[in-house]
Amino acid sequence: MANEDTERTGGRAAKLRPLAMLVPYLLRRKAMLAAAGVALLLAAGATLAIPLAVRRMIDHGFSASDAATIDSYFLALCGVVAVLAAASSARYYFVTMIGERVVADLRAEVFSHLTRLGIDFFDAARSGELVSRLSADTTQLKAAAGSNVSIALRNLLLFVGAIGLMVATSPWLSLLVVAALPVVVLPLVAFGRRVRGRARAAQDALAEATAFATEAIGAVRIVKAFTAENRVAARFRDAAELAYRTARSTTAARALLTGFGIFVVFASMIIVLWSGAQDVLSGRMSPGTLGQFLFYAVLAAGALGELSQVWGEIANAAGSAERLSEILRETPSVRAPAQPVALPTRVRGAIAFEEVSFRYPEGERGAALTDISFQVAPGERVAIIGPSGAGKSTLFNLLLRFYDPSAGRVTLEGVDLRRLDPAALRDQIAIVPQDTTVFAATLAENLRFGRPDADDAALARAARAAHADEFIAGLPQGFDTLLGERGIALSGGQRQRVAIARALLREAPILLLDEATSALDSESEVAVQAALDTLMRGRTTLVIAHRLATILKADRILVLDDGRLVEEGTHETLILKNGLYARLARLQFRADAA
Ligand SMILES: Nc1ncnc2c1ncn2[C@@H]1O[C@H](COP(=O)(O)OP(=O)(O)OP(=O)(O)O)[C@@H](O)[C@H]1O
Repeated sequence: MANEDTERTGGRAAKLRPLAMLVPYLLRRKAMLAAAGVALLLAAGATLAIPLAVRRMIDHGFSASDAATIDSYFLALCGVVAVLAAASSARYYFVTMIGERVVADLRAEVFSHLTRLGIDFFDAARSGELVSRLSADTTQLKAAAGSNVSIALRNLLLFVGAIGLMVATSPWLSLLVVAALPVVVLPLVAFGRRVRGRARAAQDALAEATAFATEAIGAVRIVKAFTAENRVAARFRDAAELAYRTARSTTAARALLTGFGIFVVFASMIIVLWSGAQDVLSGRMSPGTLGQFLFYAVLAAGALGELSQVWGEIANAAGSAERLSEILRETPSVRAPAQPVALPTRVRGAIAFEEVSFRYPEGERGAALTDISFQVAPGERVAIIGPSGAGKSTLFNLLLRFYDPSAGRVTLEGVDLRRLDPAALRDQIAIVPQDTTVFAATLAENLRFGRPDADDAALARAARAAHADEFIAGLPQGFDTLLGERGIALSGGQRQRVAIARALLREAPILLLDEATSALDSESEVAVQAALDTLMRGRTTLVIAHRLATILKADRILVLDDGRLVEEGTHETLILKNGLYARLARLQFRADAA
């Protein structure tokens, strides 16, 4: 509704307003812009000069007695055409390059902005949609910033110039043309609106389907395991079908309109030509003037036609610009303060939660944490246990400052995390997640993820300490073996040891460990446990524990239930207490203890 309103109140300019986001990018390329502008003006000027030369040729050239006059006219025409060709080629080059340049800058900037946004942004966004914005919307803009804007400008110049010169050539014939204009233009405009509305709906459906397809491809194992291929394919097919049906009806309408347009344009041309012919016959106009007028009329009509074609594209690009601006307008929810408190290069690792309550921004349920207070001394090893959804991972999220607490504060060395630069804070932390992400890169690159400057010796040390050296030696190219989607898939135990080596390499004083729940074979299990022991040594460690062995080695156990800290102590004291821990221990760790 709002959309229609802006259209009705002459909102064309308003609709294009999102394209203003391109201005700063364009202004960075002033030299290219100037070159494109000069080429554009030269090409338009040369095009408009051609009919003048044609008229002179008809009126004087053919009747001139000496061949030299004819030659000079033809020579001048050749000169004009040469300028036109050179200017058009320069225009094409500069305008296209501006488009490419702007889009390369924009893509890089949008992605780098995305990486700086808070976790809460990604909680709410769909990754498929973000990827589509990054590729499809920027491509759409490339066409707009480059060729389409140039086509529009060129045709606008040509249209205005040709109309002006038509009036100068023959006001009376121009009046006839102007009278015919509404008959041609009005149906086009009315129709264009309807087509755009429908095309937009189809595009949205397709974008939705693409996001869905991206998810389905990413989760292809789940799709197959649940034999959902047909359902997934059918959903995508429906969206594609909708896009097709929309395209069919708009194409049919467009085809009809093309016929209508051609008829009206040529009919009015014929009327103008007939009227002009009368004038020539009665001697009121020279044949050359009529020729010149017709030439301008054809130029003006052609320019109008092209303008109406690129209009849709430019409007689409405005939509893309709007979507990209939305991303660029997002501000990171977690930011460094203006004057962050400086941390020592290596903190001791004293952590405290002080009456912390937290609720996820996107959380449907109530608080994820309620009034949590505890302290961790430097070098202490603390196990966190509790039922699923108790808030264990949330503790890590707050400690990494992915979110800020809704109430209370989290401190490192007594300093509120909000007073630290988040990057400086995270530099002090190594994390071993439950399920490691292995990127499509070499093993060495994967290990260096947290410390790109680590040398080969450090890499080998970390691999050895993580008990990964043996399986690495068995890989076809050792550390240079390609992993991930395009390379070798690692087993669960191998992935865990890669995660541990990656964390070791980071040499951070604080370790956050989310113990894997999946069972490993006993050989891998022994290797992983030994690697973890090495990793935890000398570090302040918080571990979300699932194994009795890990819990027994902890200095202290925190028991969470429904976002509250319900028990705290060692294994023995908590068993004696016979509360939630004792119950969980009986249920969860029976197999371990056996
Ligand atoms: N990104 C999020 N957005 C909204 N709610 C969330 C988010 N992450 C977790 N929650 C909710 O917060 C609560 C605590 O979740 P958390 O992941 O901390 O539990 P957990 O103890 O680590 O569970 P598990 O052992 O199953 O991993 C849950 O109710 C969960 O649904």
